[in-house]
Amino acid sequence: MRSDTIKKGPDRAPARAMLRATGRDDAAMAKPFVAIVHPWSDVSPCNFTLRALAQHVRKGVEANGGTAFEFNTIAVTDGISMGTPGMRASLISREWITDSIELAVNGHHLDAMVVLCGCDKTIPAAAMAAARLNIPTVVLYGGTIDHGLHHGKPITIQEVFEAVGAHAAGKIDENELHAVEKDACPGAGACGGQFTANTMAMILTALGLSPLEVNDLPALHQDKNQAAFDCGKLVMDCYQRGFTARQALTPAAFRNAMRMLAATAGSTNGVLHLLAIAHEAGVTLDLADFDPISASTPVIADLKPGGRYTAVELSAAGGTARVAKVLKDGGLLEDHPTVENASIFAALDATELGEQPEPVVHPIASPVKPRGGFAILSGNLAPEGCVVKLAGHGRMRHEGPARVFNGEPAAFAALQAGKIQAGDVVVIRYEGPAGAPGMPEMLGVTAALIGRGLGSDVALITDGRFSGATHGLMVGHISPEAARGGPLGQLLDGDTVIIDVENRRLDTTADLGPRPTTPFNPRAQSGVLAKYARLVSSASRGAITEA
Ligand SMILES: CC(C)(O)[C@@H](O)C(=O)O
Repeated sequence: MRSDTIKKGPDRAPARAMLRATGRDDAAMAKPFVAIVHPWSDVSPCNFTLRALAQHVRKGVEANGGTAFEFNTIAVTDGISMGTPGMRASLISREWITDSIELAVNGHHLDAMVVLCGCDKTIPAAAMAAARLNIPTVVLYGGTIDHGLHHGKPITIQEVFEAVGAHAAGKIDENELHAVEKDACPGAGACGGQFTANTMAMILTALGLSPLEVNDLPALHQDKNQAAFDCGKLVMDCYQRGFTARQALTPAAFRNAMRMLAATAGSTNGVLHLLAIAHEAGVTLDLADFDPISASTPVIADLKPGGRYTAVELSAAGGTARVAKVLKDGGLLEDHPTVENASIFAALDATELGEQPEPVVHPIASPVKPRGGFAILSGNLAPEGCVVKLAGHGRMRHEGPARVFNGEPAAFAALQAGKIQAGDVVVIRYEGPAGAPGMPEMLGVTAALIGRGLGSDVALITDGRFSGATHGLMVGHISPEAARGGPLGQLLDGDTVIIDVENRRLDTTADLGPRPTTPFNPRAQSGVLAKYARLVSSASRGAITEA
């Protein structure tokens, strides 16, 4: 056992003395030590249930021969930080959560772990830690929030962000904005569309780090506690089999995860996070690898932000298993081992799915959209590539004058003041991993564009990133970023920008060659943001941090 390093032999008496003080006796110390890690926080509805859920995992571990040790890590809640300087902390937290898990698990030589996760960055961090530590690991997602009901219609946090734009444009009054705010989030759970958390939870299952079906259970579902117990049991089974995280994290698993991302028109953050997880797992994955997969995968799930349904309806319709089965039957999925089964195909075959109450998942033959929910572009504005979101619209080309903003707040203020016109290309730069720093999501701006009614006429390009709730013709992750000398820094107001999805190009007709870059002063001089700005890589590499 790894944990023998801290607990076996005469020299380890001091460590054992300390463990006894926490209630572990000789019998407990003879068993494998299993970490139960969770980012519980009552700032965040996404993580609100995790501490209680962890107790069920603990029971599952202890009933199956393990000694459980619980510790917590942090979370930054995007939906709360959005549009403020606090949003810079979000992506950064992914690295720090991963590192904190590594430090606590390795610091105590623990043998296996169950990681619970909820809000966006806690999910890739769980997978990154699993890949980095390569010990037997099961990851359990706390689950989606239920949708709210507003005037009898299901709504999510997406509609609140869009209502802000509608309110600024005078389309709704303050009372209506307040009513949307009150109706949108009825209880605990992570944001309810195929936004980042639900996208990443599905990716965990596709990667084989979570068993089928558990992540789809909404946060307040009656079966969630049993699922948590079962995950505790499962990690002991993985431990007995010697099944470690990297045995699940094969190249085929990553290809499946990219398919599921494309097939559900999920969050473009999935691209960033898969690159980072692959890096930790030692699997070669490049930004360019995503494009052919998305191009050859139809969107088969009719989910918000582009579609009609939320994760609650998807769960009732069979969830990830149904999406995976349709892809498998269409020859678009590959077999690989998972935490629960030597073959994900066998696990899918063993899963009974009834009729869908609502037509959330379509057959391959009549998809929601013939191609996947994103594409990878490059061009003279993005020599190292970028990601365009294709959820919920059919726009494949836009040509228009640049409206350049050195940061998100200036763009948001111009939009709310009615200064963005149909046809414009909103350019938001110096919001990349190093520039912002922390590559914030731009949901405030993208949702306000939709709410204002400009969603079909304006395009947006940025070296920042998008929320899972963003839809419309939005291009993010532009690499290299402006703060690291990327050509976005040379654009001027009025330059023509061309987004050409068919040809996978993002260009300007302006002659950038002789032009200087607009001067940029690093925003963070000290603390964690400054440290991160020095260490972080390009978005085209998943914004991983390197020593
Ligand atoms: C919806 C939020 C808050 O923007 C985020 O959770 C995401 O999906 O990226």
